[in-house]
Amino acid sequence: MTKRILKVAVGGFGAIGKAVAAALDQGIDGLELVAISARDVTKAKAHMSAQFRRSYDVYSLDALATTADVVVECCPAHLLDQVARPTLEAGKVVVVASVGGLLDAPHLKEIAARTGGRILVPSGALLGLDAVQAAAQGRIDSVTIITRKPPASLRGAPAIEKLGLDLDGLTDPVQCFAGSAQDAINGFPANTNVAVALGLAGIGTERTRVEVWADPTVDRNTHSITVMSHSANMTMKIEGIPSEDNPRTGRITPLSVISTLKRLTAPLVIGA
Ligand SMILES: NC(=O)C1=CN([C@@H]2O[C@H](COP(=O)(O)OP(=O)(O)OC[C@H]3O[C@@H](n4cnc5c(N)ncnc54)[C@H](O)[C@@H]3O)[C@@H](O)[C@H]2O)C=CC1
Ligand SMILES: O=C([O-])CC(=O)C(=O)O
Repeated sequence: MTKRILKVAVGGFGAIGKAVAAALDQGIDGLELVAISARDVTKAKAHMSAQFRRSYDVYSLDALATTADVVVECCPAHLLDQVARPTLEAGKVVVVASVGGLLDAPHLKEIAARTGGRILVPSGALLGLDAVQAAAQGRIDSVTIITRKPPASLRGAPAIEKLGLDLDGLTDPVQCFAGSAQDAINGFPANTNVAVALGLAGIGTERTRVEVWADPTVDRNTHSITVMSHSANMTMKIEGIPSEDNPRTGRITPLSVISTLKRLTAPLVIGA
């Protein structure tokens, strides 16, 4: 019997999309890149012809599901629906990077439940979601995530604009937010997807406590998590190196997406 090859499309060709597509282009057993989506098609084609082994078709976000079994969403969060809805309506798999966007789109889960489609949320820039989900099968008392980012990684966040914070002039850490993961994502849509993923894995985004710090003393996107639960207490910390393409996004995020894709066809799955 021959092994099934899953066709993969990548929706968004930025820090995450380019790295995921590049890995697929290099060749991953059981997976085949069939298409990408990009805002600037000419630039994307030039990038593929300079850096990739071959060039791939460029589709609009809403058409990716017509050509693939699995669609990776890695575009700005407000476009999540354009990628995810047609994929799920077709009963296919969407891998979501813009986790925060899921909070405004409860219909996506309903579509998936009706069609047999699946929404997969990789750990992204975070760690420990497996253990938090295990603990959530019992009682979790509290979940806290403290995010410290180099000021440049917070540039453009609506909450920073609202505070009128001069990120370039910081010499000491400044707390920019304290509240729930549900509220954090509105102020930091490109910085607190991890907090939403943690909330979805554990006790929900309303009860997951979040602090965001602009911290000129760190050069990594640092997330410290504390979980108190009936089964285990957890303290976890990840120091992600910002990617070259987009300092808001850590280098580990596309690697996490690739790991999620590999698990779809792997004969042995660890940490499920
Ligand atoms: N789950 C996690 O741990 C993390 C999630 N993220 C989220 O993942 C998403 C992607 O992140 P990055 O790749 O770093 O962002 P990015 O900004 O580097 O890339 C997004 C790409 O989408 C493209 N795009 C915009 N409009 C488009 C359209 N209409 N059609 C096709 N492409 C379009 C942009 O041109 C850009 O190249 C963001 O929502 C980000 O907040 C980022 C980091 C960690
Ligand atoms: O890369 C990171 O540190 C996490 C991030 O941007 C997000 O969760 O949106």
